Amino acid sequence: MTASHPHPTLPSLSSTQLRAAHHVPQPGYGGQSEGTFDTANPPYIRKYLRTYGLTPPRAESYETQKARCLAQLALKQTPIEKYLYLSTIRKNNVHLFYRLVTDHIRELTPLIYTPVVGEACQRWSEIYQQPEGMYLSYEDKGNLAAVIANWPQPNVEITVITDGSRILGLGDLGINGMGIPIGKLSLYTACAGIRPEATLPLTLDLGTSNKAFREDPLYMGSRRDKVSPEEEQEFLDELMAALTERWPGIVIQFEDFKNPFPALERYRHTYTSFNDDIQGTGAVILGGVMNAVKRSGVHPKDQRAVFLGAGSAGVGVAKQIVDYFVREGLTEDEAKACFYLVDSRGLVTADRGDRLADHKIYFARKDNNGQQWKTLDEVIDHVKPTMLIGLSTIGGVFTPEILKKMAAWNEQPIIFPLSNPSSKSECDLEAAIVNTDGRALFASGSPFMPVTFTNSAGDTKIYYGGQGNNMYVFPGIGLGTILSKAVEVTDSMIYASGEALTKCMLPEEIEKGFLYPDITRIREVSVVVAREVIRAAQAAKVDRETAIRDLNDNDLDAYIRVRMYNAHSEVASLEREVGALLSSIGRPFPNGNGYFGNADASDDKNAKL
Ligand SMILES: NC(=O)C1=CN([C@@H]2O[C@H](COP(=O)(O)OP(=O)(O)OC[C@H]3O[C@@H](n4cnc5c(N)ncnc54)[C@H](O)[C@@H]3O)[C@@H](O)[C@H]2O)C=CC1
Ligand SMILES: CC(=O)C(=O)O
Ligand SMILES: [Mg+2]
Repeated sequence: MTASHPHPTLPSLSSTQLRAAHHVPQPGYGGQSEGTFDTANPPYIRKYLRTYGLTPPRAESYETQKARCLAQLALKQTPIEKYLYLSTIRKNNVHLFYRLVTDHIRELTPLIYTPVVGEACQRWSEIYQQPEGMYLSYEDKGNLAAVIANWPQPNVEITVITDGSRILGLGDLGINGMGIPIGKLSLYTACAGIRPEATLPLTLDLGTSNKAFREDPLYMGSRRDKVSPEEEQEFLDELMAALTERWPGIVIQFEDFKNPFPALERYRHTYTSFNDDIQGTGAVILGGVMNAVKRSGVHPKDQRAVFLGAGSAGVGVAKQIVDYFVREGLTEDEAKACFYLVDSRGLVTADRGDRLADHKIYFARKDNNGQQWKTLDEVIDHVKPTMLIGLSTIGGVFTPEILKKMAAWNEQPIIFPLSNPSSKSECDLEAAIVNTDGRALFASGSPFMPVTFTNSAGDTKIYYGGQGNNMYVFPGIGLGTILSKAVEVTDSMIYASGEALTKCMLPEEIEKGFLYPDITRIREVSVVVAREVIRAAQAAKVDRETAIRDLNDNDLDAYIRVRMYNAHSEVASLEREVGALLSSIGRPFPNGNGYFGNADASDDKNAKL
């Protein structure tokens, strides 16, 4: 007899495995196949999952799978081909994808995240192959809960939402921005062990100001111009309520909105939400700047920071560093006075003559005696900064001349070109090193290859740039928020996430001049970030997970680690679970002919087929 379903009285499997067992097609993202078609599954698992015969016969080791994938990846000619290949693995064999990404984080992150995700977004409607994530349109307003009900995964813990209106430094890409939520959530899983099926990439189709896309027959979003801010707010009000109703406790991350300040203020105390570009970037650069300031030997009171770019990221970062300077003993006014923000019209001053956006007012200078500085060159000659931060979307704007001046004024100038993707970086690592005689303390938003350089004293060294990218903190912020069940993400939790990075540095990393921990240690870093975020949530009394309040740090770290998804243990845990289940009904393994027939208990688990 061949049962068509697992016996109804079987002990229950996890929802993931039950879905796999029932072979439900999942039009969702990541974890869609949930290991169902993993070529590492031994025959008895395949029979249990009813996928026996649907994949090539041999049950492979991970090493074999990896060798094939890396060989195929190497054959792909362009970054986009590599991006698409990896997306297909994520879709068809999610655990294998995360095994590869965690093992090769340095090599694969640039392909699934910045810089390649930038090109993927620019060409999303052209290269589209498969559903991964959810799209909600303005036309769905009034019915968002019903559309959200279509998402097949029952236990979503975190979502990343974009409206596509400012994707990296590439402008308004409309629904093509979907690559960003998918990429960010892949890092949530790879770097912080949020289960793939607990993530929801969400892109809002609220129109686009991108005329070329609106006229492109292949563009897959609505053809309307971007809705008004008021219309967007009404839409978001409904969305936030609908998401939280379906998944109470869900953490909501806003990403790459053109003007995200109103939504952050509106929702931050009502929903468990944060803005990655303002807060995540603020925190990650806080960590790098703390390390850089320490290394420069220049006390915060003597720092002068010029920021090119006074948008979400620029203002978010500057505010975090003000907090740091205040903790170092400066008054808030003294700390604020260290910052010179420059936007497309020049130095932001209170009397510049244009109406300043609300978020710029805090940093508008009042000590300019009516004088205005229009260009970056003018501003830096006026300020003679110790620190030059780029969040402007203007590639190459930190010219060799500017870098040389920074080197002339400072023993160790802090140079952080943070715009993404690489083409928008205000300078690259090589320019920063060559033009400062190797003295720059450098971090960039997208990664650069190390540079070998011989300085004027004749010393040859390999220089490593730090990656000042919010990917170092948002995974840990999300994980800490989920595990503490925080009702809101407080400023103190954000600050703690950035400060945590300074606690993660190893002596050998400091010795090599790193400003951030080695990226290959990102999962360990995320444990520390999550722990500090949880501690801050507890101190702020916004946590609801009372059971972990009394744990010491070691026990809390262990608590975090054990809850992190680890792709490497998924196949083994599925084997254990199915094996135990079959043993419990006296059928250790299904027989060779079918699924749960008259199994011979002596069948070898790799039974002849
Ligand atoms: N490294 C990281 O982790 C992150 C990097 N970013 C990058 O930062 C950049 C900016 O992002 P947002 O602040 O969210 O964008 P935004 O649109 O809010 O701000 C851009 C700012 O740059 C200024 N700007 C534009 N053209 C300029 C010019 N020619 N000269 C001087 N200033 C100019 C604008 O006036 C505005 O103040 C993007 O490239 C983004 O990829 C953003 C978040 C995180
Ligand atoms: C890294 C990031 O969030 C951005 O460039 O927008
Ligand atoms: Mg962003």
